[in-house]
Amino acid sequence: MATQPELTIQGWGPPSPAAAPRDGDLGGTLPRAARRYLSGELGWTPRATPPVAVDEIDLAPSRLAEDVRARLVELLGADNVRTDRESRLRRAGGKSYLDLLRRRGGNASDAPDAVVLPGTTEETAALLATCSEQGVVVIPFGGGTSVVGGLAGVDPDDRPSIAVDLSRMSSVQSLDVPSSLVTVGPGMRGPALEQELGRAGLTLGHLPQSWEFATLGGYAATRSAGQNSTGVGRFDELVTGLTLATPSGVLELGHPPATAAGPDLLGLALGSEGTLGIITELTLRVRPVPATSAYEGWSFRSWATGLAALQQLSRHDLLPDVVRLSDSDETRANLLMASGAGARALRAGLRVRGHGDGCLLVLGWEGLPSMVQARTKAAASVLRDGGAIRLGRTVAESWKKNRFAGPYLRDRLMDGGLLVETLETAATWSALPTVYDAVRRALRGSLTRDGRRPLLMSHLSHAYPTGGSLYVTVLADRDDDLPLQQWLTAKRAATDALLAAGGTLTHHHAVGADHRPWMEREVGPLGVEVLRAVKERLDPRGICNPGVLLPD
Ligand SMILES: Cc1cc2nc3c(=O)[nH]c(=O)nc-3n(C[C@H](O)[C@H](O)[C@H](O)COP(=O)(O)OP(=O)(O)OC[C@H]3O[C@@H](n4cnc5c(N)ncnc54)[C@H](O)[C@@H]3O)c2cc1C
Repeated sequence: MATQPELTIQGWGPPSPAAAPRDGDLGGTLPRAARRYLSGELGWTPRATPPVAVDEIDLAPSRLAEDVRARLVELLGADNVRTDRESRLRRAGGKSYLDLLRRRGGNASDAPDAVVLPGTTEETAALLATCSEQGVVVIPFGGGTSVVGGLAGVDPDDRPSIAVDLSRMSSVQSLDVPSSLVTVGPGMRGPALEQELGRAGLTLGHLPQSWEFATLGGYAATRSAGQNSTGVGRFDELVTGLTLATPSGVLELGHPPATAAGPDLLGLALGSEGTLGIITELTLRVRPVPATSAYEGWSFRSWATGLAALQQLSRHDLLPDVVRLSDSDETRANLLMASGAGARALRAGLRVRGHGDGCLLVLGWEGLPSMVQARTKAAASVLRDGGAIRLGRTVAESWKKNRFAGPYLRDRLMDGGLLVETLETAATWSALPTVYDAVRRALRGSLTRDGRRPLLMSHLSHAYPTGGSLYVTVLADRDDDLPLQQWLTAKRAATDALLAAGGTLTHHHAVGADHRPWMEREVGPLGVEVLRAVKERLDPRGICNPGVLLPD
């Protein structure tokens, strides 16, 4: 079992003195160039809004009945049934802006009544059967990085709840090198798995921004996508089999390499967000560590020409492994907020070439040198035909180096009185421009007030032959009186707009509690009934994460 650091309670990163409540000294935490740019852009006055001290967070007493606790101790051992304050606070909700606002403001009303840590599939199955019998809600807890309220759903019957922490099931169980298959526990995280696979010259290659803390079971339960997923595939494409423990028994799903035995039941477990049971084991497709990689930056005069060029790449089967096209707002913000002579020279160079308001494209190729060379060359000619100029490696390598830094910066921005959140969708190539315009219009309409306006930075990542995903980062001056309502209103407007324009409810963040009001619009009333019928069979007393995925 790998030892993995816990996430800090009120933000991102491992607990450390640096992550302790700060005094809001923005001068020391946010680069001056960034502060100046954001103040001008947003009409924001930087101000210190530090989180309350962790020991001031309000936590209600545990509601778990003593006899139930004793049954759980009998099943799992005393060390693995915890009701102490720290254990419960660490498993309260996930890491969305709304989660962080609550925790920073001293609210832990979504904390579980207890935390339990099963060590095997058998223990998990027995735990689920006991909880079903006793009417205790069960919320599987992987890395706790959900950004859609996946861990913060409300039980309509207000029963006691336990977080089932999967960190004791975090080792590699077997590695089948000839078949490129690895079988792992659900609580394992990416870095630990990559380290073990690396010894055999293999990699999984799933790299979401939450990679340092999210777990493999969480990826499967939410159908995650990583930064390389255009090349290696979404996480659900990497799962070839899994074990799902449910209150009604254990399901073994998936048969690599392939089967035609009826509909694919594995697909029911992928994206089930803990509503059907707990994933206790996964078999994943791995690949050789790439012999070489090449990352490079390109610039387009406009978002539209960038999208058109990506569409061409996809048509000719030339999509690289990493694709990330930033719109002009994201490109400008990144260039202006980066300090240093290199960034200044790049900005000046782009202005001279008529790309002063252009869109940055980062591409990455990985694999055998001859293949990388051939693919890079063929893609370059398509990009040049589409009006792109090549910027070289530095800008792309810099993106790669900093690609896990965003969540740490978010904490600093929140300290300074900002609303910082992201949202994502996917659309076909033909619908993408409309979806992009609609989301921006809705967010601008909702977040502009009293001379203050939001900064909306978008990029397309995860390109497919048929379309791509759109990811929007939203910054705005926070409404200190009604911060939750400010974002909830904007999010509602943006979701209505993107669905009306043809976008999907989510591309990789999943449904959770936050998106469930729109779930019926995505799958239809009959679709919801089918999902409910499956849940009813596997979880007849509705104890498995009842506040997420399925609408009321
Ligand atoms: C800063 C940041 C960046 C992010 N970047 C990305 C990104 O690039 N790509 C991406 O896809 N997502 C991203 N996310 C979202 C999040 O990391 C993913 O949804 C991830 O898959 C969640 O994994 P986890 O282990 O943290 O799961 P948790 O947050 O613990 O749980 C998520 C949901 O899955 C359920 N669950 C967890 N484990 C199991 C299990 N073993 N069995 C059954 N159900 C389970 C939980 O009950 C919950 O409903 C990001 C989040 C943050 C905070």
